[in-house]
Amino acid sequence: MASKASSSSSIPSTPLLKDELDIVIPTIRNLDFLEMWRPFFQPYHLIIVQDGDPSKTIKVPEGFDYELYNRNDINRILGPKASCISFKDSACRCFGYMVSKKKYIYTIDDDCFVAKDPSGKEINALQQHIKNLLSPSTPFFFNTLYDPYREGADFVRGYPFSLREGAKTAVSHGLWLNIPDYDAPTQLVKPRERNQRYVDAVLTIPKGTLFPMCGMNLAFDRELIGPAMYFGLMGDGQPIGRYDDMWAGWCVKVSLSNGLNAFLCSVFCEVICDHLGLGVKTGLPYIWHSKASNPFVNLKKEYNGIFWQEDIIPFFQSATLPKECITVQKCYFELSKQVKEKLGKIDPYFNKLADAMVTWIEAWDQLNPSGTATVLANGSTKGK
Ligand SMILES: O=c1ccn([C@@H]2O[C@H](COP(=O)(O)OP(=O)(O)O[C@H]3O[C@@H](CO)[C@H](O)[C@H]3O)[C@@H](O)[C@H]2O)c(=O)[nH]1
Ligand SMILES: [Mn+2]
Repeated sequence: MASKASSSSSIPSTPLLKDELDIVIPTIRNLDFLEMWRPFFQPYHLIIVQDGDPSKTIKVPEGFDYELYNRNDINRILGPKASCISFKDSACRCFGYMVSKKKYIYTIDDDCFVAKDPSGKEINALQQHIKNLLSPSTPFFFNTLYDPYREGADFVRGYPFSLREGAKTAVSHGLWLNIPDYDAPTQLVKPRERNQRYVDAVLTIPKGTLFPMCGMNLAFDRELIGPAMYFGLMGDGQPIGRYDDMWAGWCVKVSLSNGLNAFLCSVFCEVICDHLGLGVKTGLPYIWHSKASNPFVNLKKEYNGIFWQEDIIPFFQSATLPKECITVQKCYFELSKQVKEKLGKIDPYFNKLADAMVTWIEAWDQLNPSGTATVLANGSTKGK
């Protein structure tokens, strides 16, 4: 379609990665929130993962290009492998990552709105995530002036020149104003706490350092790390919830060399990212998180995770991945074996989890037969 010159006669800018990025939204409600995001999201394709009752109709505002999958669709597409996709939990969003055909994914919750920066300007969170993903990370040596690739910043004195090329960025983890992503105990103790602090920084999380990844405002390079972004077995029929994003988050990060001091739900992605020399960034952009979920319901979902994570961290501090694991899939299969061997004794859930990890990768490869590019240790990639 011919692009129309705008009245100001400036060449209409084509949004960055317009045809290379999908926006994945897990939802149980109508998507009126998109009205606020329209200026920023309308050019992009949406993948809506409808959770809960598939007979319910989800209303999507006019003018958006989207595909919508409910539980019946997931079951039809994956058959028995649909067992690895959580039901009645936001973890279902990872089905959207699997069916996408794009290089990049941005996922956002339907209670997250456009935030304003301190100057009062509306934040285009998607464009900031894209900037984060398209610029390198510095996981191997910390730059004290934060993101050296940002306008008006650079590497500081003493930063090794051999490391200034940086690593490919696999994940961009955004933050939230208003309702922070607190666990249930913290929510219960601090029910009125709101995050009003806008920190104008993007940091690379150093190699071998854990971080609790929140799925509310998150972007990643699907070709580099997609198969590791499994949001785990949560929700209906599972003894744990609200550890979906943690699970995926720590799988892209932790360092092979320093051993995995990672919590189960996080270890798989962290392992793989550091193992394969990729970077994870956190900080800008902010969204406005409008609604606190019920802390009592959250406590019921989280309590096993809060308890188990104290047992699980030592397990991951001693786990390692063999150097033959040069693809995300191979890393994931190896991790699932270790989860079964060493964590199955904590609770039978981990045997189910380990099996679900394998099913997830099999389903991923079934829907993405071309497979994920093999990411070499230095982060450069070559197609299969
Ligand atoms: O059963 C469900 C419940 C919700 N959703 C959709 O998932 C997101 C998040 O839901 P909500 O905002 O109600 O919950 P939060 O506690 O704020 O979610 C954050 O906590 C983490 C728990 O996993 C999660 O990563 C964060 O998103 C909304 O879009 C709901 O519509 C669902 O699909 N199924
Ligand atoms: Mn929310």
